[in-house]
Amino acid sequence: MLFQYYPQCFHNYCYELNKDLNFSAAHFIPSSLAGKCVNTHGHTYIVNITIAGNELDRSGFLVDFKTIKELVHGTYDHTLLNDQNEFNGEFDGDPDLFPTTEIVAKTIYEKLQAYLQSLANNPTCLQVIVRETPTSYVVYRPDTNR
Ligand SMILES: Nc1nc2c(c(=O)[nH]1)N=C([C@H](O)[C@H](O)COP(=O)(O)OP(=O)(O)OP(=O)(O)O)CN2
Ligand SMILES: [Zn+2]
Repeated sequence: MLFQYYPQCFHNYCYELNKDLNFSAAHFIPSSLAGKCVNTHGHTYIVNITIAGNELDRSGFLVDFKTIKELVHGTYDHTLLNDQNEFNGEFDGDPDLFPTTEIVAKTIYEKLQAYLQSLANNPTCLQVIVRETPTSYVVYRPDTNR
């Protein structure tokens, strides 16, 4: 896959899994400060997900790569992100609901982490990287200081 740059997460888990995936989606930023991004336009989002843990499941998986893809690509591919509940911010409303690269990365993290917490082998998501354009990407890591 293009654009393989992976900032490392330092941790003490035995296993670290990385999944690359992409999805095509449209969005607009509903803010008077967003310049041309206020207009609907599209991207091929390129995503890298890092998951870690100490125990494997009965398949010998930390988590099934296919499930990770289904949760992200299956939700967002060929959609208008602003139509999703998690991004349906009002114009100049709550910026935490705008489909910026930052909020897309955080939302993917939250979606994956909710799924991982349902698994008996207890994997955890350490990092989500979302690349929106060839020159722009965001790394999201959960705040472990809280
Ligand atoms: N911090 C953020 N800044 C911007 C975001 C964002 O999500 N977070 N989004 C946009 C636009 O949606 C746009 O799609 C991407 O902008 P940009 O990287 O500026 O795109 P260009 O191709 O024009 O950038 P070049 O530097 O010319 O390659 C804007 N800002
Ligand atoms: Zn954009």
